[in-house]
Amino acid sequence: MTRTVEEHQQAVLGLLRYSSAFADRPAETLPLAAARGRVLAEDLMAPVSLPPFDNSQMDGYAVHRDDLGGAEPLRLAIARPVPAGAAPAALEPGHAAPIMTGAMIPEGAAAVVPIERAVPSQFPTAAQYRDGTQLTVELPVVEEGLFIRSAGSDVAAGSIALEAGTLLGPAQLGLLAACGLATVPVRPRFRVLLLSTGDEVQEPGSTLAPGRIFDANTTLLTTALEEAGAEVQRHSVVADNPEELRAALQGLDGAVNLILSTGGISQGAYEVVKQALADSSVEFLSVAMQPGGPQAIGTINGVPFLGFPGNPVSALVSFEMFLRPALGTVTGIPGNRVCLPARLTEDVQSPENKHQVRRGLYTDRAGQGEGTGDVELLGGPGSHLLHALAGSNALVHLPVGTGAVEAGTPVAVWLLSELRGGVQPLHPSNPNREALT
Ligand SMILES: Nc1nc2c(c(=O)[nH]1)N[C@H]1C(S)=C(S)[C@@H](COP(=O)(O)OP(=O)(O)OC[C@H]3O[C@@H](n4cnc5c(N)ncnc54)[C@H](O)[C@@H]3O)O[C@H]1N2
Ligand code: MOO
Repeated sequence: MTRTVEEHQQAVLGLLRYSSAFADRPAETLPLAAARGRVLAEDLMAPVSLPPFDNSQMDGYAVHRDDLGGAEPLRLAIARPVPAGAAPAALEPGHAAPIMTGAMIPEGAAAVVPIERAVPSQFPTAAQYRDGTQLTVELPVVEEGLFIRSAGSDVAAGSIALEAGTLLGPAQLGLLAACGLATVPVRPRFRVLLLSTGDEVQEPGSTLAPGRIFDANTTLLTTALEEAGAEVQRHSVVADNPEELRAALQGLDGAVNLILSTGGISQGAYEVVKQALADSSVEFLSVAMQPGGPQAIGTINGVPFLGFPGNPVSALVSFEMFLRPALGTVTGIPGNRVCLPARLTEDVQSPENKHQVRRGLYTDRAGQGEGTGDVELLGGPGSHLLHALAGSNALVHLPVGTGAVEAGTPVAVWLLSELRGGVQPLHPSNPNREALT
């Protein structure tokens, strides 16, 4: 049986959506700092307003409402200063209170004049206050409300601070902390049991025996899954022994939301996954994609199961094409890569009947006045070329029907990382350019 990429994407999404006990698992409550990258389980109301009280946006003088309508300049008696954190006394008309950024606006005050606009433009010293003489200050007349951050102007108490389903990053967690919350209810992590298979596959850190290779897939997929927000239970490498694999899959119902294996699913004489699951509902099929053609999909005792091919590049491409987007839909953690057009730097030949996914280095030319970036292919199409994958920052899509493509042709690329090293050039039309330079 052969499927298109799109058909298998739908099948994987359907598998995670409908066969998984994930949606039924209860929310967890975590301390805020432990909740980065998690998804909010319920709407959260702001228990306090932000700001909680009217406060000053500037270091300056708080001026009484009755003094704002007069003629310039105002000559006002200096009242006791109001530091941030204090509960100030009411301000009398004819007085100006030195007030610091973030300090509570005294009752009666209706505007803040920044210290730079006052004469003198420095606050009185402690010694001047001790002197006992009445100090005065000259201020311009300003409009009511100037430099006052009113209570609730960011968020009002009782309104929704964050909606269920929000991905929690630094800004969202900072907001909850500002609201006085110490913990947050989050959706559970999607749990994956990961098994690499093959007699030849050996744990890294040991001495390599003849004919054997180190296990790349467990580390590659553990980190890919964790990056996508899943929780991974790593199994030790399973030998090409169907009994051993069946034993590893016993009694898992409910404990994991997905079983994911690599290797043992194609046409060889020792295909352990295929043999162990021969009498199950798991299907072994071919997707019109390269790499990642051989795929397995089904359930084992009601638990969703995916079998990826053993070649490491095939395993990662399978993850990116099928599992990452489906996980994103099911968990609410965005799973789609940024997709951009990019010009190929060389001629390429792709099998017309397959969606080829090459690996490459994308260079953004936008900062140099060009609209489209370039992509240089790294390594060939071979699915063992892990070193070339490790040097790549993009997957390059050559869909079914592509065939020969000339250098300079735009193709779709998925960025594997949105973070770039070095200094981000400012786009010439960036309105912040002036402010930043
Ligand atoms: N006669 C055919 N042979 C093959 C076909 C085919 O259609 N007909 N398909 C090829 C393709 S395409 C792929 S992809 C592989 C998939 O094979 P399996 O999923 O059965 O995987 P294995 O044979 O177990 O391993 C393939 C390859 O990957 C290496 N490997 C396996 N596990 C790991 C690991 N954990 N870390 C690093 N490398 C691993 C393994 O040693 C093999 O070299 O089948 C082709 N053959
Ligand atoms: O489909 Mo395999 O993944 O080409 O090497």
